[in-house]
Amino acid sequence: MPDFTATKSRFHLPQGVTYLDGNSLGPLPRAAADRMGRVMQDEWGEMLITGWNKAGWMAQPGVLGDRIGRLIGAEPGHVMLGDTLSIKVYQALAAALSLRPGRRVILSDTGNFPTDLYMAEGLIKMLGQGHELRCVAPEEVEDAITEEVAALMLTEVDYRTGRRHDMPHLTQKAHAVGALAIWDLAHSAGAVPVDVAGGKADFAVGCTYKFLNGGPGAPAFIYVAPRHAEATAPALSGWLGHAAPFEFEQTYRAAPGVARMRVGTPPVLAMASLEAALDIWDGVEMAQVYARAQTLSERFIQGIEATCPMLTLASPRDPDQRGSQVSFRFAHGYEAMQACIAHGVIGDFRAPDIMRFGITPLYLDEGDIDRAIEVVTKVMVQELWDDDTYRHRSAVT
Ligand SMILES: Cc1ncc(COP(=O)(O)O)c(C=O)c1O
Ligand SMILES: Nc1c(O)cccc1C(=O)C[C@H](N)C(=O)O
Repeated sequence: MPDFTATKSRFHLPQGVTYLDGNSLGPLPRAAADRMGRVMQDEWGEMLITGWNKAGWMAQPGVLGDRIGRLIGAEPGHVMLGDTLSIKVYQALAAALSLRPGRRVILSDTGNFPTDLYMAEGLIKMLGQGHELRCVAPEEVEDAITEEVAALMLTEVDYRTGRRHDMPHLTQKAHAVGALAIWDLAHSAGAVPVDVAGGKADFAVGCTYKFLNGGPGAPAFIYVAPRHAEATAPALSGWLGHAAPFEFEQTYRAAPGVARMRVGTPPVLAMASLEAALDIWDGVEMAQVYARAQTLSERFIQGIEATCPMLTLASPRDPDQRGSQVSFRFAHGYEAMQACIAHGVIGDFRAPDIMRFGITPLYLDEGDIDRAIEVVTKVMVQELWDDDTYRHRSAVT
């Protein structure tokens, strides 16, 4: 079992705050500021443009991609970092559609995160070939996998409820009808054990600012299965995905393998902070993190259900069906979450009525869970949320 006291000590956690929102933005790794400072001063400051070679900036998207690859069960050399997750969704979907030219349906579910669906809508318009985005309820996905489907595009762990799809099973169903499977691992990477290679995912994408703790705006990642690596036509044919970027050729030639999913200049400073965050994952096995998350989640659910009958569990009761978050429904969830935050417990709210709590064992322990139960109970039982201060909605929730 990893030493979770040691991993916790590697994060800066503000005094008086219990942080259960690492499923949206992970906290600051203590080493990140120093690492970023060193990249700024010793590399950018001293090396100037030679840093691209001398400090290895240009290779970082693949190097860090492999470190993330270990956490999602990818074969080495098949994960690339860069851009935002929305962009990576677009690239993966465009690649999948180009591999299934005779089919017109993109199958997703109504629980998917909106940007994935918006990117699909935009791509469909851009292609102008009559594709259809078909969204069904999460539990109806399996039956909706038909021979019309070109690409199954799902987020493994539902951002609102934490419900987890059976990735290998649905992927196998997709393959059985000749479709490809794209998995958004935003709420899986660093949260649950994932095996993209074993589960035969065709494409996978994810972000690094949630459970991986890379920092706000940290770059996204994309996995392309080795069997597709040389066959995918990049929709975003940027110069750094070219086979020979510094030949400055007139026309595009795709780089070998997943390198063709690079687009433009990598975010060197953001990668420095992500690198410090990934150091904490070294030697940590996902199965152990998930087992610990299940223990902490059970403790949280039991504690809240014992004291807060007005909250209804929105996450699956079976721990194996959940990601690494626990959600409850409450009609005044927004105000209640604001009141929890004002009393030192940070979770978040997702419309229309979900109070969401991220369970992140790298820096949360039983004491944090018990304190969160205590504060949520106080807010709910004493109806502290019923106060005008908590009704004003912020732009970002
Ligand atoms: C499943 C999922 N996909 C995509 C995104 C967003 O992607 P981006 O990093 O482009 O903002 C999120 C969260 O913001 C998400 O939860
Ligand atoms: N990416 C975010 C952002 O830029 C601002 C605020 C929140 C986010 C999030 O990550 C939201 C998150 N995907 C969610 O599950 O709700």
